[in-house]
Amino acid sequence: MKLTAAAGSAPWFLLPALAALAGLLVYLYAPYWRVRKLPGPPLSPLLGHLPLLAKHGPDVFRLLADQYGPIYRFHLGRQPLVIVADPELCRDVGIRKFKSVGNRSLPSPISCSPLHQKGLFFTRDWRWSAMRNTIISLYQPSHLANLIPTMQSLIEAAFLDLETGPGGEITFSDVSLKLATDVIGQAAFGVDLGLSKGDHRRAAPSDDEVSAFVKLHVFSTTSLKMDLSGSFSIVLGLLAPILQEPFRQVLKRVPGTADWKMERINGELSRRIDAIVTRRAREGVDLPCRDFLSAILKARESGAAAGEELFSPDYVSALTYEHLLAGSATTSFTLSSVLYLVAGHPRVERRLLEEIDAFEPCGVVPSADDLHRKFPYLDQVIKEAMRFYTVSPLVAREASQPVEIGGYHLPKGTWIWLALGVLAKDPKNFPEPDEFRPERFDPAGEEEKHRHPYAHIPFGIGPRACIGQKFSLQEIKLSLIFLYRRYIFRRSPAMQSPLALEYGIVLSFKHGVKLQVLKRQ
Ligand code: HEM
Repeated sequence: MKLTAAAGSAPWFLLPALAALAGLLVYLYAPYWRVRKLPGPPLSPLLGHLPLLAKHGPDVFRLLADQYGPIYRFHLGRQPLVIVADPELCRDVGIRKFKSVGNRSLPSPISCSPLHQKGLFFTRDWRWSAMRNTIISLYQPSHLANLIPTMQSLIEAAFLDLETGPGGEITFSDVSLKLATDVIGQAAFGVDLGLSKGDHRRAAPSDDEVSAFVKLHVFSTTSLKMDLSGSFSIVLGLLAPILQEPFRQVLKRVPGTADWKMERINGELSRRIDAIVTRRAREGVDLPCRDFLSAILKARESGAAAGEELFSPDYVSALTYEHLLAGSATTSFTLSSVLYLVAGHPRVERRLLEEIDAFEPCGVVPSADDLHRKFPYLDQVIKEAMRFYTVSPLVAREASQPVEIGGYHLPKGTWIWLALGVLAKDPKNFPEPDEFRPERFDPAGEEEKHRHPYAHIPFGIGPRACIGQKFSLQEIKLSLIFLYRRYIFRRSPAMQSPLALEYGIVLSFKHGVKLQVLKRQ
């Protein structure tokens, strides 16, 4: 009798729980109803395909493209996300339909960091175009050519006497990160960080200050994970964006949590950058603008009200800091990949050395024109290394109005990510994609002639493409010419093969790139 009563009452007892579960599922999956017509892996409970992303990193998009084709949906928390893995569709998103897909999606790691949000990368609509139009002049060829002596002197300081450890080895990725940070420190802030070599060249600030600043920067950058290893509020934000901010507000007050740590570090970083910006604003701006910060401060002064509104102090700090963020890890990763790949391919190394040796004697620094015209094979090597290891494997955009891509109608608010890393390994455009073969970029070769013009886009595409492309290529070429005039490199036996990669906001080498350094006669 009792049993019957209990069994009879069970459904009533469970009803509210079932209703709550149904509500939760509807809340989580309703946004997907609008992109249901796209192919894609089956919807999966709660975390969606995030565990897959955590396990495979951006390779997961290659596996899924093989299965579902050039455009498919991916289940990232509550956010409808569409992956585009085809050059023609990338042209659609990046160029033809730019007006509808011109903004970036804001991944939840960034949405809790104003310092990262207010740079050019994540600003939107009119503010983005006004900012970009103002600062683009700094990336014109004439300005970049003026930076050659500065870049060259920092390169010399970093690479002239490469200090090696036991067995003549260095962790080159560390050395190149210091160099790239120094170059940006000088070009963006006009500050000599002096990380590459001793402190004799550094004017200000003190050793401890600089290394503390860079440690903060590295922590802040590497905490912006795209997988499940970020803070609790970040993971929650993927599931229920509405809850991310309230939870972050609570957790940032709880010592020991990742949110607490990030809040402190980002606050400290902002304070230090604000201090540099305030000092420079007080000093006044002289012409010609020697660095990025003076150019923005100048635009603020001359642009009267509009300039002041556009470049309020928080935006100036974010824009300046963004250079350090966008320009250091990417450039250093590319330099390290070239050295690593060339070290494993003696034929490529021979051809490269021949080209570099045929240029003027060792002491002659190449001009901007030399860099542009006299090193065609070096260009091919860099392109191929950037294809082989695509440092920015995903470009994140968002539909600001309904848009049709690849025959599918995507509603406003859909995230649309261009999978550059997938394009780079597509055998249709790059036969035998896992072979390192710089000649595939020879302009006279058949492969280059038949390739889709947007198959290789490591710097992105369209009006929103990387603003620092020429800046970083200039630094990379100067560095490689300097290095190969003096050294050759061999892979350290202590290094794993293939290299393990880590996926933060860009790719990095999990255990660094270790090389043996051999001096050339
Ligand atoms: C090898 C080096 C680099 C690579 C591979 C790289 C790659 C990229 C990519 C893929 C994007 C997104 C483009 C798109 O949405 O279509 C981007 C944007 C950007 N990059 Fe780079 N980048 C590099 C170096 C630099 C440097 C040195 C700087 C600064 C000095 C820089 C500053 C920026 C900025 C500010 C944006 C945002 C542009 C906008 O939204 O208007 N990057 N970069």
